[in-house]
Amino acid sequence: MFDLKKSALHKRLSYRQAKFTVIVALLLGLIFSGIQIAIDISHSRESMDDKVQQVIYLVEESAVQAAYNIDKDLAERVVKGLINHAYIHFAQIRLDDNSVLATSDTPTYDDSVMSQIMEKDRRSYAVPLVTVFEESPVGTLIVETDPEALSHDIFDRGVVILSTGFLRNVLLAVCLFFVFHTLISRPLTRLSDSLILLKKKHHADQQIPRLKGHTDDELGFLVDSFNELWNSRNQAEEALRSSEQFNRDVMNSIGDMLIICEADFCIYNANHNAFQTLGFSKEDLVGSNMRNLFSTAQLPKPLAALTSDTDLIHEVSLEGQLVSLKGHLIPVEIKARRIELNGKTYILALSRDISLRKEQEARIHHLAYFDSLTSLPNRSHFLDRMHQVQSKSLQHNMYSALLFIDLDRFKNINDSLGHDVGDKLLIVVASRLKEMMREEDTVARLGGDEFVVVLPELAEQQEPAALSAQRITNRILEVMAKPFHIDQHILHISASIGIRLFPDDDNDIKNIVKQADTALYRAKSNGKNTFHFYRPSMQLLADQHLAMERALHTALEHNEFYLHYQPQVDHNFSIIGTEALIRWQHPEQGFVPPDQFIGLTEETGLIIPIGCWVLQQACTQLAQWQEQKLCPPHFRMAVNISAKQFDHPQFLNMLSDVINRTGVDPNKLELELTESLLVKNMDATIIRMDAIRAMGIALSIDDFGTGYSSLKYLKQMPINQLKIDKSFVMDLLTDANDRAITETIIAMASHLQMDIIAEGVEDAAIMDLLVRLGCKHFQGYYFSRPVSAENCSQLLQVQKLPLGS
Ligand SMILES: Nc1nc2c(ncn2[C@@H]2O[C@H](COP(=O)(O)O[C@H]3[C@@H](O)[C@H](n4cnc5c(=O)[nH]c(N)nc54)O[C@@H]3COP(=O)(O)O)[C@@H](O)[C@H]2O)c(=O)[nH]1
Repeated sequence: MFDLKKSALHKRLSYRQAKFTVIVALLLGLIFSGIQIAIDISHSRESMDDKVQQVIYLVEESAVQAAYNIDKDLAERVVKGLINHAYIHFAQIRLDDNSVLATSDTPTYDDSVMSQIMEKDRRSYAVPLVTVFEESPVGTLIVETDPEALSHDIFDRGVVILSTGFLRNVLLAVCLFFVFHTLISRPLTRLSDSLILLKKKHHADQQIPRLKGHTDDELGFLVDSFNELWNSRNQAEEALRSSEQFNRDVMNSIGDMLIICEADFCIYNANHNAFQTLGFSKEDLVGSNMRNLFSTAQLPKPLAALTSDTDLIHEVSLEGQLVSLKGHLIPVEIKARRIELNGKTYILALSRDISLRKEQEARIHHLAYFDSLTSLPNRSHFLDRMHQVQSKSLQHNMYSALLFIDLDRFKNINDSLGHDVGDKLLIVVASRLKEMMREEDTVARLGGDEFVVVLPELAEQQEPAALSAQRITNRILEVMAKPFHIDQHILHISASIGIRLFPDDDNDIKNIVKQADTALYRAKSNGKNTFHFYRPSMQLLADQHLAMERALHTALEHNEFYLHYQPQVDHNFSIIGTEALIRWQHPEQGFVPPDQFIGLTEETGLIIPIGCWVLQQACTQLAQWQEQKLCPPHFRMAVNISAKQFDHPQFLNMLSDVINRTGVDPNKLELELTESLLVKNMDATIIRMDAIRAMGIALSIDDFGTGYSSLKYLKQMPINQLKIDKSFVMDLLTDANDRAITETIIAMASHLQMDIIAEGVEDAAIMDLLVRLGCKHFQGYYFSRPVSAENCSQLLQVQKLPLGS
């Protein structure tokens, strides 16, 4: 800041004023002195002429006498007398014959500038000397003036004029400096000090004191004017402050959150309520972007449109969710408007916390759409859901199912143990049902002990959809048959279920529900703890399924299973292994392909004993071939292991038990696992796989390409071989996608240093192409169908399949 006291002398106003005055005075002094000297020169010239004339007049008489009398002495005295005069440097008296009577002079050569200037003032006077007796002159007096004398005079006077002028100006400057300093600079310094003090203290009541001796002059006027200005400024500031405070009070008294943003939604200010509700401090909130307050971390479109669509939208209303500092979601109703202020765009967003309203709405919605006892969807909700599922099923050409469930003996429990126990039982039933269903399924309570389950989009075909519905129904029956512990009671109930698949020819929701209820009635009358399909064809299928399930339970005991072996070959048709494949000879139905019963054995858990039997059987056969020396050096027996088997806690024990009991070389055993088995619970799967590999058993991934063929899991797993699924192989020649997938799988296997085998090779052209793509091992009808153990032994004896020879 500028400090008057410390400022250099040459910067001070008084000094600058004095300096200016002196310069001007000097210049003016010079000009006026010059004029004065010029006038002086002119006057001196005139007076020199007069004076010379007077002197000549005084000596003229004597000069006449000297010339008349030819008096040399007198003449000498006259001329000497003349040159004594300051202005005359030459005097001469000549006689009428022009002879010189007397001459006298002084040296005139002077190089001074002044002399040169005055040279033109050199004058010569020739005065005829005339007597009273004669008319003609007796001689001539010649006088020449000396301008140097004049120049000295003028110079001397000029010096005096200039030096006195200079001295006067210096004195004037000093005086002016003091005068200006006293009258202007010093009071101004005091004024400035007062201003600085005022600025520092900034007391509204304080004023600049009047300057002593300057109350009535311009400085006094300046102080008064300043004080007036200061007062009005303070009043304006005070008014502004109280207006701002008023605005703040108004902002803070607003019960909603007010957030003011700039055009880019950078928060400019907010009210107390906004800070309090959101939990942010002013420092955190102001300057941050409003988008960060939304749960989506994005501005809702209508809000963003306020600044992007400036011509059309000035005001918007919307609902959204803000996130507090603690991460709580606050449902809000936002009214925002764009305003222009001082050429800038601002957004005023008033957000009202509508948590309470939303809760009430949710409560009302819950009351309207949910059962108050079990919190399951109620009848209205269920009917809504049915409409949705039906329209989607029609759209996607899929079958869905409605299960109508009624608890058996519920009335007895209610009547004997009271409604309280009955209600508690219903709550547990609801939670058991809910727990076992998928996210997309709907479990609802229609009232009393009536529950419904909607199973959307089960399958494209009616039969698989019916089988899925039946599978889920069986699970529900199982779960309902488990005892319920309510208070001190252990309750045994069961359920009856009516099943209606939809959509079909009658798509009226009311009718579908009625028909599911009819099916339920049938199930009840069939003896409870059972289910019934509304359509007889579906019921027939379910009955067959049930019959198969029952038959499977006894198939193992009755030795109805046997194994077939399908050879696996290399590109020379040499046998490198076989795959053991189960076959079922049903006493009444005859041969049942594994596709039709393996799924059921997995659902019912029968796969555990059946899978164990397959492994035992395959290993016994392998041991026999080993003993008969029919196995080529790298021969392997592949056995299919389902996910349920692999996950069974006793699987590893069972595996080593079988190997020990049969005495097979574990290096000649290969387990085929399905791809889907690998992705669930990867860590546990890898541990189990490592244990199997540690026994020397090889692992092959069956049906590869149909599941989640991700490099990520393959890299981590100890897998020996990938088996390309036959669905890709069979259409390899005609389907570009299948070819691309096959190529990728072969490349992936080679990258991971795994063997690759293609199954489903049905002709030479496919094999040729596979060989060209880099596949080395093959399985398929082109080489051999699955054959009995006896036939396979014969093939092993020749080691090569007849086809290749
Ligand atoms: N968990 C167990 N699963 C088993 C067991 N035995 C069989 N299965 C699985 O059942 C599915 C059907 O098997 P299957 O009817 O035996 O069919 C196999 C072959 O016959 C058939 N295949 C072989 N080559 C060809 C061919 O060139 N064309 C053609 N259309 N089919 C052919 O492929 C089946 C072998 O498949 P994969 O096991 O994937 O190698 C089947 O999924 C079996 O896995 C068992 O004991 N346990």
